[in-house]
Amino acid sequence: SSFLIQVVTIFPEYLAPLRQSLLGKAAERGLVDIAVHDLRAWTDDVHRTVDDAPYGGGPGMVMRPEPWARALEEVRPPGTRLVVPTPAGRPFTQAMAAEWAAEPGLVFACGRYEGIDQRVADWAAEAGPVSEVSIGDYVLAGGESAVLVMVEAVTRLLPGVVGNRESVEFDSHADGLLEGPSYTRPASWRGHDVPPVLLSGDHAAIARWRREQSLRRTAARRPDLLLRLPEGALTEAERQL
Ligand SMILES: COC(=O)COc1cccc(COC(=O)c2cn[nH]c2)c1
Repeated sequence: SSFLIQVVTIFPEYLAPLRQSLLGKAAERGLVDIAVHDLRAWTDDVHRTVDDAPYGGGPGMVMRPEPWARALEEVRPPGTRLVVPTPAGRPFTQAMAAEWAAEPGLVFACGRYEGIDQRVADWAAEAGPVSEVSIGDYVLAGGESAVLVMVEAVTRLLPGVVGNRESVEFDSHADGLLEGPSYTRPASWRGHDVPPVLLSGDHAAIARWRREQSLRRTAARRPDLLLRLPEGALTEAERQL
């Protein structure tokens, strides 16, 4: 059965890329279904108003709760996870992507302005899991770009979507470390040579070298990931690197 992705947004055309490339093929093969809904379809005033001034004052506007509740009541199958991209969310991780890929589908709510009335997430939690997640420490104008990112991260983990299953298993972050450098032909290129071990055919040495490259890169670029590794993840020798 296909993984059902639904997105509610005031900019439905922004989600058009979801039908291209990887996602397009997966959609054609019935592995994933994508439906994009315009939040304004659930407004009831002539101006199709989706926002209003914030209680307590302050700059900008807040998205009104009622249109969101009507939209979600109609499109969200009971128990389906509601994902709300927000700068104030828990960090989105590969682990989350893997967990979500094992569920029947997802509904994404794209916030704009200063955000969605908080009671929508609180109310939605009564009908299933709600995940307020951040894709990074920066502020976007709305959730749509974050949805493109998360949909790509999740759908590539769906069985059958990425031809070479191995490439998914060996993703960066799959073992909690960053992937090391990759090379292809030519062996010598503009004065830069491929590390000789990779041409040696010694697969044990190659695996050792790759692991060491991963560790060194992770220590240099993302020391925070090293702190998060489970107990036995690193040998004593690796800890010394
Ligand atoms: C309850 O949640 C909300 O109200 C969400 O509201 C908003 C408001 C403005 C922008 C966004 C989009 O998310 C990000 O900017 C974001 C996500 N990750 N890193 C940056 C969402």
